[in-house]
Formats: sequence, structure tokens, C-alpha cells
Amino acid sequence: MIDVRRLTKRYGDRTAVDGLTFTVQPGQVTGFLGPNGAGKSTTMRMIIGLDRPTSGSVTVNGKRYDRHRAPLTEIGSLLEARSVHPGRSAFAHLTALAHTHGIPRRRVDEVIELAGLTSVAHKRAGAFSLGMGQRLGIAAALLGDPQIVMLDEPVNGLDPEGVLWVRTLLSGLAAEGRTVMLSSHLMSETALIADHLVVIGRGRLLADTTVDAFVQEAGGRGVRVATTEPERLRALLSGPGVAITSTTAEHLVVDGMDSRRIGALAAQHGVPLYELTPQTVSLEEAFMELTRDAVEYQSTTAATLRAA
Ligand SMILES: Nc1ncnc2c1ncn2[C@@H]1O[C@H](COP(=O)(O)OP(=O)(O)OP(=O)(O)O)[C@@H](O)[C@H]1O
Repeated sequence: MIDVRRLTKRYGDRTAVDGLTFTVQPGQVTGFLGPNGAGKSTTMRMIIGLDRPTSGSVTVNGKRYDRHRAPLTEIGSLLEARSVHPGRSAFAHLTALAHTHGIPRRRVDEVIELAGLTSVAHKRAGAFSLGMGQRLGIAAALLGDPQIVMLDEPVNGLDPEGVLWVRTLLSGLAAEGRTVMLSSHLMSETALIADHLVVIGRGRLLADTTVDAFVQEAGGRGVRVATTEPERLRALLSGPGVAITSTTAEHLVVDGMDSRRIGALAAQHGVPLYELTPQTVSLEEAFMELTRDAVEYQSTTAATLRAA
């Protein structure tokens, strides 16, 4: 488990992380989301002790990262996919890492296979595609067989097959009871991989929710119905908690009743329908709405900086 308590990080007069509190639970994949500059990388750096909090605390399996005797076996992370010497092979890179952390050689072969790198393991990492580089970064994160895996933008730049691979890998790790956290600035992509979401903007917590709840909330915008008898349908559906608006002579948008119930009532009373569509907001739109103020703040800051 990762436990973040009132975590704050200031760089001069800029507050990158602002009193953030959340936990990342084992047995599920948690998506850590926020627009660019929201403070995701800064938070992740503090989790693994690469940055010191200005105030607040963060523990990894109950202890500060640097208090663990073998941190790589507690939490494996991918923060900089390209932190590999370009002249080294994937095999040499992983072997060196394993050696300096007392990890047995056979684990190198295991993670190479797990990451699908067997055929390129002895090629120079400098010649790797972005996707191969990401796979190597993930292989390194898994080297210590850690209980916690934390990946910064692991699907950034991956093709659909690569995204599917990451998804299968991470849900497999979560199913084994591990704690899995991944950051992204793309909601739709994250919703496919994660079970839980922690959303931040301007360094502050905006949402801590399940993906299901977020999707449900994003989808609740009524049902569009088309009928040749709009007045009869309107009378049938009217009642407490139901709001009906007309969009054209034959189209209604019904809020407060699901499409199944509308269809059943119309059929029962012989009202012909030729469209019955639940209105959905795309996840990306819902995410943008949630983080809008945070983004506006960012662009205002950028505008102020430009003006100065
Ligand atoms: N070393 C630093 N010195 C000064 N400011 C910093 C430093 N690191 C980050 N920041 C600022 O802190 C804020 C948060 O940055 P951070 O990189 O954590 O955001 P992010 O959510 O990871 O963004 P992205 O999705 O673009 O990676 C930004 O405004 C950034 O400019």
C-alpha cells in the first residue's frame, strides 16, 4: 500500500503538490490522473524518495521508502523510460541492475520474457523503439519482484497492441494481490486499464473514486427518444424526478428514467419509437470538465509568464 498524507512540495514560490492525501490499495490498478503540470511526477518522485516533501508524509508498505532495507523488492518504478545507456543491451542493463541490488541472475531472464523482450534482449537499447523502451523500463521495475509497482505514463506512445499488453500485465499483477499505480494525462486510456482513479489538478485532489462510478456519473445525461407521437409519450413518462425537453418536433430528451423503462412504457401503451439512445459524455470530456479550473490556472500562469 502507498499512503500519502497531506503531502506538499514547493519549488520556490510554486506549489507543485498541495496538501495531497490518498492511499493506493493492493489488489487493484489505480490510475493517477491529472493534466500536464498537475503534480503527478513530483508526487511519484516523493513516493520513492527522489524528492523531499516540503511537508506531509508518504509511506510505502508502512515505512518511508529510504527506511526499507531492499527498496527495489518493495516497490518497482518506471519514472524515466529512457534512463538506459544507449550502447547497452537490455540484458546487460537488467543484469547490472540485478547485480547492484543482490537480485539473482535468473530473475533477469524471467523479466525479459515477461516483458516480451527475448528476441531483442541482446540488441543495443539505443536502437529500441519507444514501445521497446517502455517494455524495458517495465521489466526493470519488475526486477525485484516487488509488491508495489508504480509506473509514470507507461502507455505513452504505445501502439494498441502495446497498450493491451500493459493492461494485461498490470491487471495480472493486481490479481496476484500487488499494489499497482500508473499515471497518465489521458482518461479514456486509463479507464481501460485501471479499477480506481485518483485525479489531481494544481497539486490538489479532485477525485478519488472507482472507474465504474466515474463512468456512470459521466454517462448520466438522459435518454434521447424519437417518436411519431411525442405528446402521448411525454404524458406517459411525466412524473416526479423526470425532466423532459423537446429538441425537435419528434425528439425528446428524458432525464430521470432509464432507456429500458422508457421502452417498456412506450411498448405497453403502443407508442411507436424509432430511436432510444442513452446520452453519454465521453470520459475525456468528463475528465476535462473535472480538471478545467486546474488547466485554466495553468494557462493563466503561462500567460502571466509570457507577459512578464
Ligand atoms: N524541479 C522543479 N523545479 C521547479 N518547478 C518544478 C520542478 N519539478 C516540477 N516543477 C513544477 O511543478 C509542477 C508539477 O510538475 P509535475 O512534473 O509533477 O507535473 P505532472 O503532473 O507530472 O505533469 P506532466 O503530465 O506534464 O508530466 C509544474 O508546474 C512544474 O513546472
